[in-house]
Amino acid sequence: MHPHSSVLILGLGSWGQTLSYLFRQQGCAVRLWGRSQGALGKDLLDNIDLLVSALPIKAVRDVAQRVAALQPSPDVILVSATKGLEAETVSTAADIWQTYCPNQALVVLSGPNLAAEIQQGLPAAAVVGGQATATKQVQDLLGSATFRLYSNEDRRGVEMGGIFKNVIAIACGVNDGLGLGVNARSALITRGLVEMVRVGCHWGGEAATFYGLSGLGDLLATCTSSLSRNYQVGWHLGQGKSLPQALELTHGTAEGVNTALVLYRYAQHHGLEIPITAMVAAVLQEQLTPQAALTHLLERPFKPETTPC
Ligand SMILES: NC(=O)C1=CN([C@@H]2O[C@H](COP(=O)(O)OP(=O)(O)OC[C@H]3O[C@@H](n4cnc5c(N)ncnc54)[C@H](OP(=O)(O)O)[C@@H]3O)[C@@H](O)[C@H]2O)C=CC1
Ligand SMILES: O=C(CO)COP(=O)(O)O
Repeated sequence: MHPHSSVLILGLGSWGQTLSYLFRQQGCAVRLWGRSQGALGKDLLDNIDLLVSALPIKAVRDVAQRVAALQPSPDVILVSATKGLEAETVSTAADIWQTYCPNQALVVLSGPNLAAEIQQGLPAAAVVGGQATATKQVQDLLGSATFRLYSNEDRRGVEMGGIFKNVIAIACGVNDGLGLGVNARSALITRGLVEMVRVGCHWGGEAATFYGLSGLGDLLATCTSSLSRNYQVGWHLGQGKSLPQALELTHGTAEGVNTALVLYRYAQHHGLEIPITAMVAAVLQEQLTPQAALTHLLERPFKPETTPC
């Protein structure tokens, strides 16, 4: 228990609420801020140990600027739990926080963490990515027998795993919405992991990280569970819905929708082959039907099974 530790959580969505539940279980004093509460006041930052961002990527830059203006103590550790890419700048959430709050120790939290299961008290594991002293402090504060936390110094890889898996979750949702079965879905997960490693290493992550909780672990959770919003979007597309209809039917943030387009453009620019992501991007832009995209993937030339990096 940590009765003297204080945590400020930014974002009142399903992940912010769930992290609040986990920190409170650990005995931390938790303050929550969401945009519905108005301006972020300086008093919210007083005497906190951790500042946890559970915002969707589209909100991070604006909030990070506001936090920076309030000049948090350099002792406060920043924890970014966002799994998305900013479309305009191709930045991750950690990139953005680093820009505005360069004096804070910064870690990312990622892994197979479907909020609804955690809120039921079911066990889960995750990884804290960042420099060793800060990750250890977060492990000690948030880790428990039901929320097992690993550390990993490869912050970039941990963050990229959580970002990339959302795109493959959409592909698997499409697969299941079309009724194509478990074999095809397993192939998408496995080949999706290859794409993640290829792009993630190019982005500065380490290959081994993608075989851990934030890469393979989160792929397995979100590519196989209808609790995942990204999977749900894909499933509705596979069922013949348009993207606006699929988004309307899905409650909450599905970061993979923008991420797929950003990653596709990034890979094209750098000459990286990511065919599943390319097909997800084509379906999201209504350039191909889900069925045509699947057919396109299956008709690619045969090739050796290689592992990048
Ligand atoms: N849910 C999950 O299982 C997990 C989610 N994540 C990641 O956490 C992040 C947040 O996801 P999640 O909580 O599920 O999302 P939700 O859709 O549940 O909630 C999003 C929250 O962000 C707020 N918000 C939206 N735009 C802004 C803005 N411009 N400024 C301030 N706040 C804003 C919304 O406020 P309002 O209510 O006013 O619209 C809402 O409270 C995502 O990157 C997601 O990938 C990571 C792990 C697990
Ligand atoms: O990241 C998540 C679980 O680890 C949540 O997935 P969705 O955003 O697809 O719901």
